[in-house]
Amino acid sequence: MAKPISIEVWNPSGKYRVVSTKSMPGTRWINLLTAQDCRVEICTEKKTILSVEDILALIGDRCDGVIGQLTEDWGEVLFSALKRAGGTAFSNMAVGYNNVDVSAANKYGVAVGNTPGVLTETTAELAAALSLAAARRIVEADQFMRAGLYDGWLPHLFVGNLLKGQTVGVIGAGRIGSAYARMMIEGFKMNLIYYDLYQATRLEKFVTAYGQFLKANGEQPVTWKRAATMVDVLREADVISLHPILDKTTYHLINKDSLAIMKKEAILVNASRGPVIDEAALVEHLKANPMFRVGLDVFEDEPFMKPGLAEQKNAVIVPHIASASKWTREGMATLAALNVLGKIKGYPIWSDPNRVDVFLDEKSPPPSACPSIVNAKHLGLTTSKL
Ligand SMILES: NC(=O)c1ccc[n+]([C@@H]2O[C@H](COP(=O)([O-])OP(=O)(O)OC[C@H]3O[C@@H](n4cnc5c(N)ncnc54)[C@H](O)[C@@H]3O)[C@@H](O)[C@H]2O)c1
Ligand SMILES: O=C(O)[C@H](O)CO
Repeated sequence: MAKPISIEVWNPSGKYRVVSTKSMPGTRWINLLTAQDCRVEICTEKKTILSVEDILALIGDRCDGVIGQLTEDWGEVLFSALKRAGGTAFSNMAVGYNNVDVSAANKYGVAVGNTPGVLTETTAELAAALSLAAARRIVEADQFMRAGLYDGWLPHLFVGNLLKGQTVGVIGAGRIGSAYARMMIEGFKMNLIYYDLYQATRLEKFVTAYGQFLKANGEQPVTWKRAATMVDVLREADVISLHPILDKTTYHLINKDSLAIMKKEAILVNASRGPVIDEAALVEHLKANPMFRVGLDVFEDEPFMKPGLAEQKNAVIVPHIASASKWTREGMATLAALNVLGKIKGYPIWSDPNRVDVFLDEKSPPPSACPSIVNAKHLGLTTSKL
């Protein structure tokens, strides 16, 4: 018999059983669920990544909805179990949902929620931080200081790259890619080249207006270019940041061949998903090109790194923390809970997942709607008129 899973229960007499596979920041998400007659069960197991078997045990015989995490494998097995338990709602506490087999969810009529918008600026800020850390060799220099190696200023000590006037390349100029681009352009007066399947019109307008502002003030205007192919970005940019979704088209988008096209002293940042880069090829490239630098928040086989990566001084590496600000993580928990609650209650789907601020205002009750359900159309769910 499977070992029982430890849980913490809120509002035991609640009519609807909602399970969260992890404890999540803040209490607003719990309060919103319990106020609407939900019994909330939070998994308190110590292990970081729950297996499918663990989650099956959590779902049990009766479960209305589950809030899950990007580390979990949500496919046929879990969605069929959720359906058998009477469940109709699942939400990732993440905007990315490459860990979810949406067609399996569709097959069992389960709504799949995600948490867009609330993490856009936070994630872009971390990508900007990685860009700066890599450009100015901050981690290497920090380690040098702590090792007691600093014995006086030297003209060649930790010389890095100046960003001003250089070109920032963004691959995937959606919410986060565009926010990152704005930070780098406005903050460091970089020129932009981007590649996306769609035109980033608002971003283009912003760069045009900012360029005009700089010109009017006697400064060199910034420029933008939408690349026809990703190769143009790889060839022209000094700093390249990856922000696409992970799917078949973006798996190993950066590989041995694409790395070879990039400038020898370029900086590559990834705060999207690990498999967008062929990490083994990246390790070889870092070894062969000591002036090439990377800033990585995500890894191909998380939580592991490919052999050799940890030894590379030209890599700045952090453990998937791009959305880790208190406000953002509490907001992600709120959006995930409201996705599940809304589906259970039969609320409509919020009309614009890019405008979710109204759900995050702690001073007023959230709208009676699901903030973001990615398979709403497939399930024929009604959209809110608000
Ligand atoms: N590291 C983290 O903690 C963290 C935090 C938030 C999001 N993310 C990742 O970032 C991703 C993007 O989030 P978002 O909110 O900006 O999503 P988004 O949907 O607004 O942006 C994704 C963009 O990628 C583009 N795209 C898709 N396929 C492409 C391709 N083949 N080539 C180029 N562009 C392509 C899309 O057109 C879109 O503009 C998420 O899916 C998630 O995986 C990571
Ligand atoms: O997709 C996401 O939301 C991140 O990876 C975690 O914030």
